[in-house]
Amino acid sequence: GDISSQLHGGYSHPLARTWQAERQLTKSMLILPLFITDNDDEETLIPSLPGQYRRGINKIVPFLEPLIRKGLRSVILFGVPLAPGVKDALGTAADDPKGPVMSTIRLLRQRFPQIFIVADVCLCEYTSHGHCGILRDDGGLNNELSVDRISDVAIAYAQAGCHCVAPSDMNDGRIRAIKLKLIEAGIAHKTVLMSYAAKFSGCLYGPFRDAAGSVPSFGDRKCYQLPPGGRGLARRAIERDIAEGADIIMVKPASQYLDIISDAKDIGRNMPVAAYQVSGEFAMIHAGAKAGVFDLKTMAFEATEGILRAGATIVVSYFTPDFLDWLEV
Ligand SMILES: NCC[C@H](CC(=O)O)[C@@H](CN)CCC(=O)O
Ligand SMILES: [Zn+2]
Repeated sequence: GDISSQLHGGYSHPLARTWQAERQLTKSMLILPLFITDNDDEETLIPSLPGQYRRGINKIVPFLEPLIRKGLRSVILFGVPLAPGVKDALGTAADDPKGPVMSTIRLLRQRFPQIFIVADVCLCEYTSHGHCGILRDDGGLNNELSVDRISDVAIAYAQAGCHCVAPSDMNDGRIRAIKLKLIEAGIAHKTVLMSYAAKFSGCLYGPFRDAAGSVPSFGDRKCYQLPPGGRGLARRAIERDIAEGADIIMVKPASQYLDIISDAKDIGRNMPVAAYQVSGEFAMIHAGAKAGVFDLKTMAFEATEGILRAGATIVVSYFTPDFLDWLEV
């Protein structure tokens, strides 16, 4: 055919194929989720999340030390209070200074000063009803009370020393409230505000909810997480959160929402876009590999390559410990 039809030459060598990718996965792009419980010496495997554990604070340092030597740069903390009677309607335990998240923030700052600490901010792990906020009498979220409480929790985590707060609640206006309170507290200049801006309701969070004990006691999250078909709604939520002061936009889940990641990069072209490869995505890849559908490592890379191709340069992934072994840099 004529010369313009010839593409094969351009990717005829492994390096030339690597060059076709705009972004390469590196260790510094990865954030490892950690589940921290209030039983200090616990280290319990989470059956639905292969290779992932719920750990007490005394098990965190020995677990992280080798990963940091391999190049781990960042963790995102999820508190899992198991002590009886801790959970209440307001999620009071969320910002308990002696609670698992704030204790771990202080420990990591002291023990591993080079690690970038992200604190997930939500109430679902601390509320008796398991929803991501404070409820109205009719069972829906009271947006005003939820935003006020969640922004208070974010400030408490930032003042405990986390480098980044990441509200995963999906209440309207929480980004603006957190930014204003960070400014009032005089710590806005040293706290990254990462918004779970486009977070969709769906079936991919099951293993996480097992791990975190954060299953809603009634109903679901369909009135505050986005409907899976809502591409325009996601664009509006991303635009809103950027306007309210988000420094990083996150899309979640990832592989089933690559168009949303692409939209986020299009709208937030001047800022980093993160994607959360959620528990269901991780468990699905493991299940597929176990069923012999594909090789685990190959699929982990292919899934993550798609997330990067769509525009993400930060990936929250349970594969992080594996990638630290699989990647050179
Ligand atoms: N704050 C909500 C937590 C939410 C799951 C849920 O909707 O219950 C995610 C954590 N930010 C789940 C993450 C995952 O499934 O890996
Ligand atoms: Zn929540």
